[in-house]
Amino acid sequence: MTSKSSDNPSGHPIQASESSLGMADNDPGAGQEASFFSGHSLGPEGDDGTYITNNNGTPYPDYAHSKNVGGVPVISDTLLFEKWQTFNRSQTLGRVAHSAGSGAFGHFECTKDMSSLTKADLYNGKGKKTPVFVRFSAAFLGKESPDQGRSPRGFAIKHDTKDGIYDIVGLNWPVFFCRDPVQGPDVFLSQQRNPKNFLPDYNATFHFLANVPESNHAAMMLFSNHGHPKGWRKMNGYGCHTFKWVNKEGQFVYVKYHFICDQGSEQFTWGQAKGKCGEDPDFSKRDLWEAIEKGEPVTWTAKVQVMKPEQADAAKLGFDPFDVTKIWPREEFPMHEFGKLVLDRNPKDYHHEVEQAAFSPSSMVPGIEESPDMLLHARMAFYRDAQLHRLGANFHRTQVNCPFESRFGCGGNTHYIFFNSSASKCRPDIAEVPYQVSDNIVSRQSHYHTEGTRREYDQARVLYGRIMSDKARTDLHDNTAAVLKLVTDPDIQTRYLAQCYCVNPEYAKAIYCLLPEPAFDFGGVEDIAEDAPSFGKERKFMPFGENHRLVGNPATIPTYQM
Ligand code: HEM
Repeated sequence: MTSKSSDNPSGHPIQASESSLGMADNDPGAGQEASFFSGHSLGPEGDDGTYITNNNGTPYPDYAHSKNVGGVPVISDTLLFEKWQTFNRSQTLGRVAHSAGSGAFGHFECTKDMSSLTKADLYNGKGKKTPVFVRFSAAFLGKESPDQGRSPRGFAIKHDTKDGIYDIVGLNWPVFFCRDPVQGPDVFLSQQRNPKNFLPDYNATFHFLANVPESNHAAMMLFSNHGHPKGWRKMNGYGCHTFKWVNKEGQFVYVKYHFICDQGSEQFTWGQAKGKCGEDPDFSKRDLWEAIEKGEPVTWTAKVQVMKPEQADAAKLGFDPFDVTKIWPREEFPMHEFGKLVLDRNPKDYHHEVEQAAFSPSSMVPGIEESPDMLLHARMAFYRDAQLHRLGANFHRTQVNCPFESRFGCGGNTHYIFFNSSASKCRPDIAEVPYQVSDNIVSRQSHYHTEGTRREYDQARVLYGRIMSDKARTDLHDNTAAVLKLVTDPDIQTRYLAQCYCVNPEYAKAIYCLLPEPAFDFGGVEDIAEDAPSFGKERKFMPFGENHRLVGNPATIPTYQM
């Protein structure tokens, strides 16, 4: 703590971006920084020197001697206690996923007015700039682990808009490993350390992939060189889920976000990535930090794919447009450029600005809403739960998370919302737009059109056969075999290869041939491949009827009283 105003560090970190954009007018954070004995206090009158204080601003008498009685420390030495307690608690709990990461500040510029599609203020008006904080991360590894290891990368953007915080919490590739929320934790648990011996558990990794057919699209990305991009700066970002953009008339379209890296998308080979893990375990973090310190441009071009609700028919498309394990083909749903994401300022304090940042898919603003995607709905609820545990109930008041324009609460009491007071009104223009889903039965029935069929693998098949180069395919085979050989259970190996076989028999065969002394014949893979689309699925919950698909049509009956 400092008691000298000239020494007081600046306030809200995102606000600095606003100032640079000429937009700042309101600092909710007031800039307190718990600096832990490094502050200064005004000295005796006329003395302009700086003095060490405790966190309370009280001058500190001595920094080398604890209060003691005959050499035994006493409980009344509050300075000693405070110093140790601050040290002991100086780290909050880490994220249980995506814990290794770093980030930077900047802005999002709308380069094309999108108001015909969405009323979201940040996308209304060409040239409009919105301050952002972006955090990049490695999903599966621990906070201190090398950031070049194989893992999906997080790409999370916090926009501080006029209508509150808007978070896009995405990845460096467009699909995820599961679509049903109940399997969400298993994705992470199967790729993190085994609590029994604290070692990576490859049996669990491949057991999951072998028994969740829809995971194989993302698995192919994981084992391709996109599993180790050349740092945060050289990767694209994707929103992954399907979202709704709603305009002022209450009409909506479905969208998918793409942030295309202007530095060029580049990846390490697995050999190079392993080398970096030893040589410079913080390569991705350092690369971003240094580029920004040098003033190099670090930018992404924002593009969006748009689907009209009447196009969102799984039976016609051949895939569910609300299934996060699937992409939308670009030929049918072209990309529309609409913005530029610019990073130009490094954080001043890693703990406060990066570690305590709390992103959530539920942080949406008027004009942007959820689609009928089960996993998105679950993420909207559970990220806040994780953060309440990790950061405590007041995490939204931390500077990096605090919205400038928050107007909740009443009479300055931000915990109490009095709904019938003239001091706190609700805006009439922001109720979510109603939409109709396929049926009104609550059950465990799957609504994924491709489930249990070979269509599950269509997109992975195209990726493998048409999009990947020969070199990318060879790297994929080598990378996969290098890990699959560590699996000790041949049944898991066989079932995983059966998944690959459904994508393309050559894919499975190439990996099989790279396994040293496999304990099974390739014929065993062929034998079970027929059933692979249903692995891990309980028959009674699988879709069978016309209604068993995700539908997100505009409502056909009046919903709100006008
Ligand atoms: C289905 C299962 C998923 C589970 C159980 C899960 C769980 C979590 C949890 C617990 C966190 C830490 C939250 C915090 O403490 O702040 C997290 C962070 C994150 N998740 Fe997920 N997640 C899932 C799916 C996804 C998907 C589909 C995406 C991308 C589309 C994603 C992207 C991210 C990112 C980027 C972060 C890091 C945000 C940051 O930088 O702070 N996750 N996830």
